[in-house]
Amino acid sequence: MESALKEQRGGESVLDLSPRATPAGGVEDVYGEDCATEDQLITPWTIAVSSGYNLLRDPRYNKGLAFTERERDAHYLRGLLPPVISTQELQEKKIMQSLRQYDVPLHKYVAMMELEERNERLFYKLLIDNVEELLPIVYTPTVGEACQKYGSIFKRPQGLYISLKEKGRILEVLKNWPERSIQVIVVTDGERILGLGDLGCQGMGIPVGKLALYTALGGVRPSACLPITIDVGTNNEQLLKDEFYIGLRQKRATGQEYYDFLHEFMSAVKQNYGEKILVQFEDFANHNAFELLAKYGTTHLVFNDDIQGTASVVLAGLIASLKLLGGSLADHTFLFLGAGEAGTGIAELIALEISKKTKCPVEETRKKIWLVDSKGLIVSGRKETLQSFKKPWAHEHEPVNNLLDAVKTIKPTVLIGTSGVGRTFTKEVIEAMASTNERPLIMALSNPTSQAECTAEEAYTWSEGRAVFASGSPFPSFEYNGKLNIPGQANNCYIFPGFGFGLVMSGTIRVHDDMLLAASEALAAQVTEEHFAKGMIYPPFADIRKISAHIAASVATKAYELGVATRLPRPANLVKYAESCMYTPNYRSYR
Ligand SMILES: NC(=O)C1=CN([C@@H]2O[C@H](COP(=O)(O)OP(=O)(O)OC[C@H]3O[C@@H](n4cnc5c(N)ncnc54)[C@H](OP(=O)(O)O)[C@@H]3O)[C@@H](O)[C@H]2O)C=CC1
Ligand SMILES: CC(=O)C(=O)O
Ligand SMILES: [Mg+2]
Repeated sequence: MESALKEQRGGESVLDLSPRATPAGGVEDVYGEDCATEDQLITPWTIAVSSGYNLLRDPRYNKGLAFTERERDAHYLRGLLPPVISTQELQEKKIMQSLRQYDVPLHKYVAMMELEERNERLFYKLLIDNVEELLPIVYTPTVGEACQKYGSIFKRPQGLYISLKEKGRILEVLKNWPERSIQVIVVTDGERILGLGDLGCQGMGIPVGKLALYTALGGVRPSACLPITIDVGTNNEQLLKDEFYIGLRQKRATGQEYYDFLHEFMSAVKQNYGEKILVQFEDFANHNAFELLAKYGTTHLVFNDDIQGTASVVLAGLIASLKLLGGSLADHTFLFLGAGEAGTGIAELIALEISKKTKCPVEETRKKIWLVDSKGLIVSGRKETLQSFKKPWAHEHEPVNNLLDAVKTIKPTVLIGTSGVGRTFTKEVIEAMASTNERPLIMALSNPTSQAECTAEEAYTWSEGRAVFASGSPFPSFEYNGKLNIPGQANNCYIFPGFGFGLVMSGTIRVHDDMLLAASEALAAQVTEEHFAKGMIYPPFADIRKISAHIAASVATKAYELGVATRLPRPANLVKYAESCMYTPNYRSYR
């Protein structure tokens, strides 16, 4: 596969960009104008200069009141705008003021989506400059509520909907998307939306939100991002009965039908966008997620955010937390509540990191990591009936059927919640953690806030202020006995924007676990003494662009080392290169 992309010339890899026939037919110049034969279909693309009324309605180029006098003349805008000329900064101030007047987060979400549809650069400027305030709106927790109510709040379609109705025509559907130079696709089938379960087609809010972060946090151009929802039906009875439901009104396709459809999708994506398109799987149910990742990991540039991105962000927090907890990772014992994508993904990356550091085989390093699922502690006696991704964690132990008993028996130093079930870290559980650890590390990773295993306030109070705490959705700081504790947000959004940007900027064609480890180290390295003093194990989101540049550079460095980066020659300073490639939302001047 790689040899189709690269030729070895004098020991150097050289990109061969000449168009060629692809295995699935068609030509590599995906829209076909240049090299299609007469019997091949092409898309009749046109490029037009936007002006006047249309310019004001084109979110990519609209600047609203910030159009200058000269631009108003040159682009036929006279009279279409009131006379005042604004700056982008003043527009930003005005919109932030009006957003702050809404009490209901969902109203802020809708206002932000409307802004994105009206003025893309202003939307991203707001998000970048006010990231700590707006992240909980465009992302978890509010995006969860938005997905639940997507049918009612839905006005204009965002992203591409590919339903079973389009079976056999997915390539054609991809070509309907108005952008041609796509670099990142985030795709969901809506079956496990955060901890809210099957939301079917309404899961679209997740790829849309994740890609907004790809741009705001990671610097990928908005036009290079494509949100996709695969609609194979839903098993959510409430949605099936809802007159406003926007998806296919049928039970989910499963088995061969599902996998054939996904295969058509993955083949069409590669045929349309080539080898270097990044496909991020998001919020698939675990019975499909592991299989899809394993199947396409060797043929496509794919990344499962829930398995791999989550693992990388949690490992970063663990590496950083050693400053507060003491010891090395190998000295700690880990207990998870939840043994699905997030839980086993994190567990495997911790085991890999310890194995690399101690030169101990991964089969050995896994033994310090324990997981509890809905049936209790995963132990060898259950091995026969376990799903394959749980089997490596079935250690020798008596059966234990609840979390509290597991905490008392295993005596973990780190407790991680990835169950999707809220309030499962009870007072007794946190007290048990605090009774055996001077500084228990508690991570309540389930999203949105309603599904968090405990709140920051509970973790700090029940541990008498000794817990180091991080959660998937944000919690406010909490003062205990006069000491202010700042909870961390252990969310994969620290990782995926920089991670994906690193892959894209280096032209990487495959994801490798070593890149996840590199991303973790890069994130952990951004936590300073000043942060540790406040109990933080993640750096502030306000610095996220700088953080993403470092993550991107570390990922790209690893990709070059592994020989899977195709952008040559390798830039000498990858951090500077990352920063220089990032999208910035400031208005441009029009000729
Ligand atoms: N902070 C972050 O960045 C991220 C957070 N998450 C969150 O993690 C949660 C889980 O996601 P994911 O791993 O993909 O989901 P999965 O469905 O793959 O896994 C859920 C796991 O939790 C177990 N479980 C469910 N209910 C209970 C219970 N009452 N007691 C004990 N275990 C239980 C399930 O057990 P069984 O196998 O027996 O059914 C399963 O092992 C979600 O809320 C998601 O939002 C996910 C990714 C990133
Ligand atoms: C954060 C995320 O990816 C999830 O909760 O699924
Ligand atoms: Mg997710």
